[in-house]
Amino acid sequence: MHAGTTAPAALFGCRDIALDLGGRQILHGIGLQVRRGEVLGIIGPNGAGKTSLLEVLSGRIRPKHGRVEFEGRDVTALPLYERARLGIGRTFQTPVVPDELTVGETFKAARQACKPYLTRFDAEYGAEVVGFKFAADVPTAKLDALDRRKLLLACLLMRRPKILLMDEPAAGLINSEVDEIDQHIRLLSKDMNIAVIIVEHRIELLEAIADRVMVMDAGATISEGSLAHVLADAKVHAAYFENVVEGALT
Ligand SMILES: Nc1ncnc2c1ncn2[C@@H]1O[C@H](COP(=O)(O)OP(=O)(O)OP(=O)(O)O)[C@@H](O)[C@H]1O
Repeated sequence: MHAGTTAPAALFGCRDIALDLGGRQILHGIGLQVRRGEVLGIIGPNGAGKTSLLEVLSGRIRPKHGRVEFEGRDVTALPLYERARLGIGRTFQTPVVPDELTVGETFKAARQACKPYLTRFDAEYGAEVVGFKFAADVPTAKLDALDRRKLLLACLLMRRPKILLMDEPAAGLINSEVDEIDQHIRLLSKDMNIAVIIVEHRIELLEAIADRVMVMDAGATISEGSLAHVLADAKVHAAYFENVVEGALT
């Protein structure tokens, strides 16, 4: 960076997030920030609170304490659908598409979930970005796991999100399919300048796409930095009990 220039402002982030679920404290003072086009990976052992954090960031759950900020604005009190309208998109670990619909009906439902309704051109745009090529009359029940993920991503992209919160986008996919997801995330972040927060267990995927990685354990952040930095961190090894197997932290 040249002298006198400042780092680009964060697009999205949270401060001091605390969350209780079922009478138990699940998140303890979590803070993070992402800039446009940046990919932040979140890893941590099972039950660390990664999905719960995405629920708070997307607006599905209100935290007990703390703030979620988007473009400098406090959005903590906004529900999921209002955050989606602002440009905060969320994908889920399991790609649930309505099996009784066709591809065309799914796109139509997604278009009509927006106000004002999005157009066919918006749907075509979303499909084009992720290379989703099925005809409108194909039943979604016929799609495999990768194409379901692509369909849901296309439905999100038609809203032109500025940030995507992705929960294990490679879950249930084989290696060649993971490579395709990797390419899509690169395109979305580096070419389209969309910020991405991705919860992911597969180290090889994070190695390919993450600019920074944050490690959670027992509801707190225990390490942060480059992937190499966090993998060398003794606190991270202790959290996983040295349980690093074949490129996947479990
Ligand atoms: N609705 C709920 N009520 C009570 N406890 C919950 C609820 N949802 C999650 N938890 C608990 O919160 C903790 C964090 O769960 P969470 O799913 O966020 O972790 P995670 O890091 O995403 O785990 P995984 O890698 O297994 O998906 C766990 O101990 C879980 O049992």
